[in-house]
Amino acid sequence: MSLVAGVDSSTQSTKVLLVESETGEIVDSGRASHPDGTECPPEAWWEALQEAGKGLLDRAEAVAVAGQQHGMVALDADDRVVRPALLWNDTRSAPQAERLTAEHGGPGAWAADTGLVLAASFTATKLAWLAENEQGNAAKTVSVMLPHDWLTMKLRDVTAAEATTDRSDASGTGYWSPATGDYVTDRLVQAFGRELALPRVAAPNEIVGRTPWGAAVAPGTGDNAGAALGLGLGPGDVVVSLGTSGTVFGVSDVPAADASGLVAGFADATGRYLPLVCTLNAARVLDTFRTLLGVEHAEFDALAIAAEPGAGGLTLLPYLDGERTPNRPNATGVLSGLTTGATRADLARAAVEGMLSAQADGLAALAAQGLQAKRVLLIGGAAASEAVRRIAPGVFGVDVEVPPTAEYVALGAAKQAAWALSGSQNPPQWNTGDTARLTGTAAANTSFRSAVEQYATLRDETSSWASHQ
Ligand SMILES: Nc1ncnc2c1ncn2[C@@H]1O[C@H](COP(=O)(O)OP(=O)(O)O)[C@@H](O)[C@H]1O
Ligand SMILES: O=C(CO)[C@@H](O)[C@H](O)COP(=O)(O)O
Repeated sequence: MSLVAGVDSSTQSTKVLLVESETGEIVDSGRASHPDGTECPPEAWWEALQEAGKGLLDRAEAVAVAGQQHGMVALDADDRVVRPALLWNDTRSAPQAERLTAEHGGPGAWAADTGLVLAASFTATKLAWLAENEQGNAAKTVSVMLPHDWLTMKLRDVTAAEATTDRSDASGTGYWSPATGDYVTDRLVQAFGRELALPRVAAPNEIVGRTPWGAAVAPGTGDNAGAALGLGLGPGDVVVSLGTSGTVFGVSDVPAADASGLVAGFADATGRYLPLVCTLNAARVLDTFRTLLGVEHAEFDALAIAAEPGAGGLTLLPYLDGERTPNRPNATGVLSGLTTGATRADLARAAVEGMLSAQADGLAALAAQGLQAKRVLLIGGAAASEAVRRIAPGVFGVDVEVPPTAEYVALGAAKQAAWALSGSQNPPQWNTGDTARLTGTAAANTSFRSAVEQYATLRDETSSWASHQ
């Protein structure tokens, strides 16, 4: 029996799974937290990986790292980190996103060249921010890579000159084209002012090197592509993942280039494509309201379930940390319809309905790009919430399936490691178990309509607010 390890270095924590490579059976697991904030010294991820992987990594014949996308890891000539990495949810580069879009061809041209319309999340805008705001650090920078690239380089104990990335994470930079499979150097130079050394884009099932203890290292991938691989998505499958980010995505045979910017045209981890909608606000919306109400997860869920659909007229626009889809980097949350009759249960319900309504917008945006969900798979930390499970089918207007609780990003990374080890043309087919089907009945849809309509009205009314530009 050979064992492989999959790592998910996500926003809030590192998770490691040790998996049997033939069957996908999870043998052991570990976890360690990351510091809070929208910038992070990469060394903190490395420490978390070592802590979470203790007693696991050294038992694996192959390992792969999936990571939070887009983060800017800038390195100097000695491969030292120049500054803490700016993460995907750091919105300080919003002015640079706007400027680069306006000065270099507009949204349609960026979408055609890179699959993306620039927003503050993407690496190119962070490089532009660095060049404009930290000239000393920018002058020292000779190479740039993404969180999973840097961790993969550390696992192999090699230099930046030998570093690798994969198609999926390269597709989140704003200077790589999913359509051609090449870096778009002009876009990098427009963002940073000069060229930088970039990691080589490895094939999906390549062995890119070895750890010092001899395990094969696969290229790794972006966390959402990792989840898609872990779940083994088929046609018509759309995932709603509720972690720090809310992501809505499916696998496609053709690249997306959405000039509206709602759908990011990413690549996946198998050689195909991963059209994806990402919100900055998901699980932490519930965390915030749970803390305000002074309750733990189970009590919060009970409150939200006890309230009627529509939360007694309370509506939450959940853009607490600014928003990326729609592109409102400076927005804040808006609670509307507050009266003296409002209850704690209404407040909990409004938080769940608002957070899920933002994901329903993502389902509509994907459908507009031709990816109509035949079934929705709910994963991520907040998919454990009973309230989310009960309310999601009504808000989404479709049946929702919940796969057995598991770390699907780390499982996808493990599957990639097993694939690289096997030398096969296709990834292994692992059975992830039966999904639980949550039904959105017609009756539920009728009673949920007011919540969905209230949300759409609030979203549209606030779009002209100066504070939401
Ligand atoms: N039972 C639950 N109900 C609601 N949210 C939960 C529950 N369990 C965990 N979470 C939330 O899930 C989030 C972590 O999810 P995860 O997918 O690991 O995030 P990330 O990938 O962004 O690090 C945290 O915000 C946590 O509070
Ligand atoms: O920016 C995106 C996708 O474009 C995010 O999905 C990040 O990849 C972070 O993921 P989580 O840590 O929230 O899972």
